[in-house]
Amino acid sequence: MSSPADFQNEIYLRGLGDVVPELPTDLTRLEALAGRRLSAAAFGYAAGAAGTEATARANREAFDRWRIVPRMLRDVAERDLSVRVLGTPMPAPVALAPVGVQSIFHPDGERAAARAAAAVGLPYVLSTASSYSIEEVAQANGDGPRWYQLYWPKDRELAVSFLERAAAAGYTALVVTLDTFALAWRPRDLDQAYLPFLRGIGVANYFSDPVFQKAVGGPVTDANRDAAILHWAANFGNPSLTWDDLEFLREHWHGPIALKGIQHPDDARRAVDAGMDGVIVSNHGGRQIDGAVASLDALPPVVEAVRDQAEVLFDSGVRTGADIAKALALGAQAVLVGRSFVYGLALGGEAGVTHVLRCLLAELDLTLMLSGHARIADLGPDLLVGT
Ligand SMILES: Cc1cc2nc3c(=O)[nH]c(=O)nc-3n(C[C@H](O)[C@H](O)[C@H](O)COP(=O)(O)O)c2cc1C
Ligand SMILES: CC(C)CC(=O)C(=O)O
Repeated sequence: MSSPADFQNEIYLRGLGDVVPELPTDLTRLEALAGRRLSAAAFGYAAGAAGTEATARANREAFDRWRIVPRMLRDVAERDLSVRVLGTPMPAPVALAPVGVQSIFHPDGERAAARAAAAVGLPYVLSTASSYSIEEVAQANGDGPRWYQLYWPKDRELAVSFLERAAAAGYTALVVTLDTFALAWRPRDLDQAYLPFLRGIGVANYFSDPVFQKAVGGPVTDANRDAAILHWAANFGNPSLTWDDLEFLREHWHGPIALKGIQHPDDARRAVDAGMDGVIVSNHGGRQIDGAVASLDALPPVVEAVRDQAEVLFDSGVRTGADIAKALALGAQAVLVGRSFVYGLALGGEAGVTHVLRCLLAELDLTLMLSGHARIADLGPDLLVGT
C-alpha cells in the first residue's frame, strides 16, 4: 500500500516529480522552518530587507489584493505550461532568481541549486557574487538552461572578463541588475554585523577571475586576502552608469539581455530604445529601497509601456503557484523566485531546491486547471479581480 506521501505525490503532483516529505509544501512554513535551522545572521540576511521592511511586506500584500475568478467547463484535461523566454525554451514560466553568496545557506551553494534547476529544466540565473565560479556552476548545471546575472563593476576589463567567461561556459542570456550598485540600509545585517562578502565569504567567483587577480597582484591567498576584499568592495558597483553605457554591454554580449530592477514605465521604454530584449520588474525582494512601490503594482504599467517590444519578467514576493498565475495574468512572461528556493537550499540542499520548484510548478498547474486555463498564453487580466 502506498504511503501518505506517495498518495499525495500521485494525486496532487501528478507526475511533476517528488517532493521531500519532511519539508512543508507551504513555502511560508518552509521559511519559518529555515528560520529555526539557519544561524540568526544567515537567516536575517536572506529574509531581511531594507529599512522597516515595508516594501518586502507590500510585495506580499499586493498579491493579496488580486483574487482569481475561476471559469468552468473549458476542457482543461491537457495543459501546457511551456514558454520561451529570452531565447530559452522552458517547461514552465519560472526561473531561479540570481542570489549571491549561496554557500552561506548550504556548503554546496550555487552548485546544488544549479543541479536542481537542471533536473526540473528551469533556468538557473547565476549571480556575479557567487560562492562558486562561473565555470564550476556551469558544470553542475550540465545541460540545464542557464543565464548570467551581471553586477557591473567599476573596472570595465573585469566586466568584460565576466561576460566572456559566462558566454564561454554556456550561459545564454544576460541579466543586468541595475538596482544594487550599492547595498541598501539593511538593519538586520547591520545589527548583526553580517555582510558575508565583507569577510570574503561567497565571492569566490571574483577571486577566481584573471582580471581580478591581476588587480590584486596574483591569486588570492591569506597574504592578499584583505586587499582582495577591499578591492572587491571598491569595485562591486558603479553609481556613475547611465543609459548610454548599455551600448558597451551590447558590444560585449551577443545573446539576449534583460535589465533587472525596472519599476517605472519610462525606464522600460528606455530599455527598449537601448535595444534590450527584456526587463525584469523587480524591487530586489524589498531589499533596496524601503518604501518602494510593490513590485506587482509596478508590473501593469511596465507591461502597458513595452508590450510586444520587449519581454517582461517579474520578481519580488512570489511564494505560491497562485502568485505566479497572478503575475502572468498581469502580463509577465515569466517570474523569478528568490527566497523560496533559498530556504529549500538551506533545508535540503539540491533536494530541498527541487522540492520547492516541484511544489511551485504543481500548484501553478493546479491553479491553471481549476481556474479553467489550459495554456499559459490563455492567462490574461480577466483571470483576476482587484479587491
Ligand atoms: C539572499 C539574497 C541574495 C540576493 N542576491 C542577488 C544577487 O546577487 N543579484 C541579484 O540580481 N539579485 C539578488 N537578490 C534579489 C533576487 O534576485 C530577487 O530579486 C528577489 O529575491 C526576489 O524576491 P523574493 O525573494 O521575494 O522572491 C538576492 C536576494 C536574496 C534574498
Ligand atoms: C552580494 C549581494 C550584493 C547580493 C544581493 O544582491 C543582496 O544581498 O540583495
